[in-house]
Amino acid sequence: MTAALMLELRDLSKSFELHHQHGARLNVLRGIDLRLHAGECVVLSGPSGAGKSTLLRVIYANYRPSFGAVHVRHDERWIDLAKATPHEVLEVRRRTLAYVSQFLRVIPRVPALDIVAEPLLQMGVDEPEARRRAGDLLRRLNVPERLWALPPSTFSGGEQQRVNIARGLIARRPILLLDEPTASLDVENRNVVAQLLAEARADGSAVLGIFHDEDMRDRVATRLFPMQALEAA
Ligand SMILES: Nc1ncnc2c1ncn2[C@@H]1O[C@H](COP(=O)(O)OP(=O)(O)OP(=O)(O)O)[C@@H](O)[C@H]1O
Repeated sequence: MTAALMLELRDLSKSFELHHQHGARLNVLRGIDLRLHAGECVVLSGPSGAGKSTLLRVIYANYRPSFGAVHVRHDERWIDLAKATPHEVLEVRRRTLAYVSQFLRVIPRVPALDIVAEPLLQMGVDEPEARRRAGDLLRRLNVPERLWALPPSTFSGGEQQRVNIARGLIARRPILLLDEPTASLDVENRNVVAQLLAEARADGSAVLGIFHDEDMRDRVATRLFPMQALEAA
C-alpha cells in the first residue's frame, strides 16, 4: 500500500516587501513543489538564507505565500492554507499540524509539566493522564524531575529546548514541522529525539524539518529537499 499524501506544495513563492528600503522586494521562495507522505521525514537542506525557515513558516500559515498553494490533508479533506480562514488555520493547527521551533515561547509562571501537558488537555485527555504522559516524556528527554514544577524561564537553553520538543511531540499530529529542534542538545538527547521521531513516523506522522547537524540529518532523513538562495528582485 502506498503511504497517504499528507502535504502538497504547488508552485509556492514568497517574497517580502522591505519597508525600510522604499518597498524593494526580496524573493525568498520561487516555484516550490513538494509532496510529503505519511511516514516520511523530509529534511530541507541548503545554505543559510535559502529560505528553509521561511518555507516552514509559510506552511504553518505564519506567512501568507505570495503565490501558490499549501494543500494539507485535514480530517480526510484537503485545505489550502494559502486561502484558509483564520478559524480553519487554528483547526488545522489544533489537530493536524505541529510546529516545533528552536525556541520555547515561555509562558510566565506556568510550570514545565503543565506546558508539556497542555496539548493533551486541549484534545480532551483528563488531567491526571495528561500530566502522567507529560512526566514520562520529560523523563525520556532527561529533564530532571526537580524542574517539572518550575516555569522554564530560568532553564538552560538545552532544557528549554527539550521542554519545547516534549510539548510539540506529546500529542501525535499527522504532520510535524521541525525548525532546528535539536540545535542546543547534547548527543544523548539528540539520540532520544531521533528515537521519538522514528516512533512518530512509525505511527504514520509525516515529518518536514531543518537539521543543520549532519549526523542528525543523516539519521532522521528519509529524503533531502535541496533549496537554493534566490537573488533579490
Ligand atoms: N519577515 C521577513 N521580512 C524580510 N525578510 C525576511 C523575513 N523572514 C526572512 N527573511 C529573509 O529571507 C531570507 C531567508 O531566510 P530564512 O530564515 O528562511 O533562511 P534559512 O534558509 O532558514 O537560513 P538559516 O539556515 O540561516 O536559518 C533571508 O534573507 C532573510 O533575511
